[in-house]
Amino acid sequence: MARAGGTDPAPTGAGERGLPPAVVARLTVYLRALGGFLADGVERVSSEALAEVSGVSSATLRKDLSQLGSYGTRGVGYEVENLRQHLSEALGLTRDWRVAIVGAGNLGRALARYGGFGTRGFDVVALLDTDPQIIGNEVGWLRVGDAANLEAVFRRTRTNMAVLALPASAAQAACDRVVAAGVRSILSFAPTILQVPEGVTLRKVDMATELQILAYHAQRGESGGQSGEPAGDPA
Ligand SMILES: NC(=O)c1ccc[n+]([C@@H]2O[C@H](COP(=O)([O-])OP(=O)(O)OC[C@H]3O[C@@H](n4cnc5c(N)ncnc54)[C@H](O)[C@@H]3O)[C@@H](O)[C@H]2O)c1
Repeated sequence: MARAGGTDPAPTGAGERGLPPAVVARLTVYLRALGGFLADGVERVSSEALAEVSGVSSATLRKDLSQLGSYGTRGVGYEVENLRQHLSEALGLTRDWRVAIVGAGNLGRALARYGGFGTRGFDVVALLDTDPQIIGNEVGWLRVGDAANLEAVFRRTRTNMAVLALPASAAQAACDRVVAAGVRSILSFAPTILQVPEGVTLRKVDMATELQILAYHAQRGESGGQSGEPAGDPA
């Protein structure tokens, strides 16, 4: 049984062992920055310019990108579209991700209404709940389905990623059903530790913990670094 109680990402990306979590987090930042360059019609970018908009040092950027293979040319920089494609592949974003949200309360509904996932390659295909008052309601362009039919809905929608936005007390049972339905990538907002079998990646989002970390750095009067470039962790 793998256990996921914290916010530590599982290794992802190229290579047998995957990239270190901090590198994966920074790759997502580079990817967003490259999207900005492309939108501005920029075809080539220097490591300094890309590092600057990403909020990291150019040495860190070059080290990160070298882990994916060397794509920069000295004096010429990186081809924006090429690098963006390569990062997308390394991050698994060229796959078709079909996301179901389990729990259509305040959080689940807000997530389902958010339009930004689709543009990043994540289609929200289902929203499920157990409450008869909520089942059948329209949220954005989705209609809330009955969580009792989770397996059938996942099959029909070809769900391959699930978000748990339900109470802690219901989370493990729902997680088990999601796993039994064949989903291998789960993001949980439930404030509890969940068990998943080997081969399933579970990430937990815990805003309260993040706020506590911020408070810790604030009371020490220091910068805790940006997400993706943790202070004192150049990995
Ligand atoms: N991690 C974070 O940063 C963060 C932030 C906000 C909320 N949360 C957590 O996210 C969860 C959802 O928060 P909320 O404010 O939307 O709560 P909510 O009470 O508004 O919604 C929870 C929904 O889950 C449904 N539900 C219960 N059991 C279910 C099951 N087995 N299958 C499907 N649906 C089920 C309920 O009917 C309800 O509609 C809570 O556990 C909350 O503590 C986490």
